[in-house]
Amino acid sequence: MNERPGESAETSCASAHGAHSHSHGHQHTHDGTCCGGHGHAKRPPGADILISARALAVTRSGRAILSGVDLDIAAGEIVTIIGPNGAGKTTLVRALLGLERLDEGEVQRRRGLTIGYVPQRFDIDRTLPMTVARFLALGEGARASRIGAVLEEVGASRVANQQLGELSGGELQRVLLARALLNDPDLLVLDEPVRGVDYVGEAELYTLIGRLRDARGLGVLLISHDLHIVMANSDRVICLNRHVCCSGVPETVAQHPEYVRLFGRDEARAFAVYQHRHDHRHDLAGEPAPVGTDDGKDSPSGGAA
Ligand SMILES: Nc1ncnc2c1ncn2[C@@H]1O[C@H](COP(=O)(O)OP(=O)(O)OP(=O)(O)O)[C@@H](O)[C@H]1O
Repeated sequence: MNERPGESAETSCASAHGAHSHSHGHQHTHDGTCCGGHGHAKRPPGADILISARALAVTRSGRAILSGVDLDIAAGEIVTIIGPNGAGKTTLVRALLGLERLDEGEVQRRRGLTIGYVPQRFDIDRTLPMTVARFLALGEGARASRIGAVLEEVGASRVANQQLGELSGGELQRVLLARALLNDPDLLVLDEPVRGVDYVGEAELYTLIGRLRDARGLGVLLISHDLHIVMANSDRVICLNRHVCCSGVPETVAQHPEYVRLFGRDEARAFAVYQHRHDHRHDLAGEPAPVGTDDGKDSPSGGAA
């Protein structure tokens, strides 16, 4: 379990933002890190692995949605999966949770593992009269005293008696997080937890996730479709575009040209970015293709992350 084949990375890296390539002048080590002075990702021997995937493949309607995906998440670490829309992030998480049929590969969970899952979409009927406390009481393990405690833990005590349909995006996310914590999970899985949350709310939410990890020793798996502030809050990042393109420790580089192009200079200043080296690119359909065989749009010196 100490080997992480998909993350061993000689390494095939691809941008989370699609068809471009670059070189960042450092090598990837065998433990899946990007080296060159920006940190380490190697876990101590005997790390408490919560969940492992090996060679996962999911095919739907004759199309490979995931192939050859390997992944481990240990207790106490925050792992973020990034990738463009349609990269298979949600499918991978659902596969890890046992909600998606595998065409190949296997998922191993630590014995007795409890997972708290906050799905990407949680459509509530805003006209449905239901308070937050009542909503949380519908869950397993939801004694009234626990409901108060988890709401406190996520900083949402004051909305306990508010109608679910009246909550802001950020408040709803905290309530969903509280619901996921009710069962005392070992692993917290959050699919795009900041969707619909503004920048300040987003930063607060990630700070909160970090605090929960510290206090509870949780493993956390996050999904993001961009290289946002989440990067600065992750121990390890996995770039997914139907396969694991690259993984390692996030590097804090606020002014990467491609990042600035994508998110604007002001935002880029505040955010961290992860750089890596490609030996392939992705075509417009997201399929991997060797660098240098296209129409020249994807030059290896592109400087994108
Ligand atoms: N049951 C299915 N049948 C056919 N195609 C599917 C099925 N489920 C997912 N897909 C396709 O698989 C691809 C990956 O979907 P997925 O939702 O996992 O991507 P994602 O990385 O989470 O995307 P986003 O960032 O947009 O949420 C998409 O192109 C989607 O249309």
